[in-house]
Amino acid sequence: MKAGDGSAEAKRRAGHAAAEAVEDGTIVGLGTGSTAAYAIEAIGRAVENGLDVHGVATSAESAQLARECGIALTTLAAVDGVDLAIDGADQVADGDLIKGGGAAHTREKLIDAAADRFLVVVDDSKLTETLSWPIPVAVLQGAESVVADRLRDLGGEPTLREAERKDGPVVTDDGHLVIDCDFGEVDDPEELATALSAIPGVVEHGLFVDLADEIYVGSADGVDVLR
Ligand SMILES: O=C(CO)[C@H](O)[C@H](O)COP(=O)(O)O
Repeated sequence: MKAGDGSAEAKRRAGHAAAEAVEDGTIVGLGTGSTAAYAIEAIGRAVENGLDVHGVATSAESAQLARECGIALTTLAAVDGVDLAIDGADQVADGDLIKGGGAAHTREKLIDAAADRFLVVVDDSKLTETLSWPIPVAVLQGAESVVADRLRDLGGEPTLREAERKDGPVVTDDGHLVIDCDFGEVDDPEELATALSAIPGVVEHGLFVDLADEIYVGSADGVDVLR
């Protein structure tokens, strides 16, 4: 499940601009998705030119790309903290995000929230007035039907995410299932985030409320940084 239809050039601009914020000797959270991939590739080129960083990957996909780009990897458990994280988003409204189009939002939230500075990289198709994209909810295997009932109680329309090129549901890097839950327009993201987190069986949801420090928005004209 993927949001938006932004141009590759807009994504590239946002990713490359954010990568310039990476400083020597730092620990960098490496996001997941096509826009974050541009940032990872740019960091990799800087590493080739002598930049010394260690990456903490938010997914198997970003770990693989980081290795291909020559970025040394570490883990959250092995470091004192993360200096900077760069990650994509599926929708952005008033600084809040919906993430999880790549089913990586559990580790993404862990690492992005742990970072001293969290930079979001998106193309301008992701910006909206009010969050309304179906919210990805990672659930324990076996909990999907009871969690779906609780999501309906909250006014949502849950759909278990089906895999492509595999029979059955999507299974995340950490072995969880993903329910995409349509709540229509989310007027109070903080209230909904709290309610989702309180459901037994929910591992993590894709509402990222008040976590982003800067949002790099790529477009046909260049990059705007929203703070
Ligand atoms: O949250 C994510 C993965 O779980 C991605 O960051 C999000 O889906 C955006 O991806 P893309 O940059 O390819 O549009």
